Amino acid sequence: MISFQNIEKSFDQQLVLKKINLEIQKGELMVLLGASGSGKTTMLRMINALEKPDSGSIEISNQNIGLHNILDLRKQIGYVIQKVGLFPHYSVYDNVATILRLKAEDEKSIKQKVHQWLGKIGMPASIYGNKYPAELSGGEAQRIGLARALVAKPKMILLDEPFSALDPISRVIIRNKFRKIQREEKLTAVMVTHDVLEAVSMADRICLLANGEIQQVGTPQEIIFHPKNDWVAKFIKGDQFQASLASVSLNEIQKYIKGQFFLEDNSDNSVLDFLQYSDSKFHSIVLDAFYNWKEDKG
Ligand SMILES: Nc1ncnc2c1ncn2[C@@H]1O[C@H](COP(=O)(O)OP(=O)(O)OP(=O)(O)O)[C@@H](O)[C@H]1O
Repeated sequence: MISFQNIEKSFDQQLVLKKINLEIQKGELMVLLGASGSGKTTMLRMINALEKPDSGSIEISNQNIGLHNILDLRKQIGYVIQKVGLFPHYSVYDNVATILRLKAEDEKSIKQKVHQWLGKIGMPASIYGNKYPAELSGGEAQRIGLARALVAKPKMILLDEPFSALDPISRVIIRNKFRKIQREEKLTAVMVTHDVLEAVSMADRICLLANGEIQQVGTPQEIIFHPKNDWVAKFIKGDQFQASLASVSLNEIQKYIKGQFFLEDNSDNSVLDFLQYSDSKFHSIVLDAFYNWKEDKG
């Protein structure tokens, strides 16, 4: 669906992407993961032609991006960034309707679609439709941003740290909502994050970048259990992962572990011991399972 072929890119003498080759399949959620400055956003922005490679080519649906009409291409691609960019003087309804109106759809079909998508993201039009962005929480605004990107039925969606400014609970709720919709719609999605936990709990596959080079591409399980090199192993186990762990509510993890594992002593302390004496590989499995469990519970 999306193919990076020998992509190189420099900004002012700085080589930011080095011979990048990556295939993103139709309907998969590929996460671009890496530390700050590793080139993730630059790669993402190449997909909707906001950045041009110096050499190499990008193909979308087997056609070189240069041969696509850029405006038509962008109409097929939803783009969600950390700062949602809702129009402040438009109501929630009008924000979500914007792209459909640009496509000159009739108001009856617009109404049906806007209501459908506000419902899907858990913000019914009857309650939220007439509100303005300033009246929404960060998490609600982010969900409206998603609905606005999805209502036009894009073939692909690009997400750049879309959930990172949210509190941990909203983040988990929105991640799960998005993942469910992305699977149902069989949407090809590319998401940038530096949060290992977010990557392992959401991705079909992860592309791990360091200094503009791909270190490994694989499923979360492959990356956790079969790191290709020391750098990958360190990144997965290291500070990045511990920082991600810290963002999850301990209470929620405790509840989950108590429900799933039969600990001899059912106190919070035994849960803490349990986590403390297990290694980070184990944490990730527990947390992965935790998110699935939370998603099943709705
Ligand atoms: N327009 C630009 N002009 C000059 N340098 C740039 C430009 N865009 C990106 N860079 C540089 O390219 C490198 C990679 O940037 P990029 O935004 O792709 O990294 P990233 O992995 O997404 O980082 P972060 O997680 O901090 O957003 C950085 O060193 C950045 O300073």
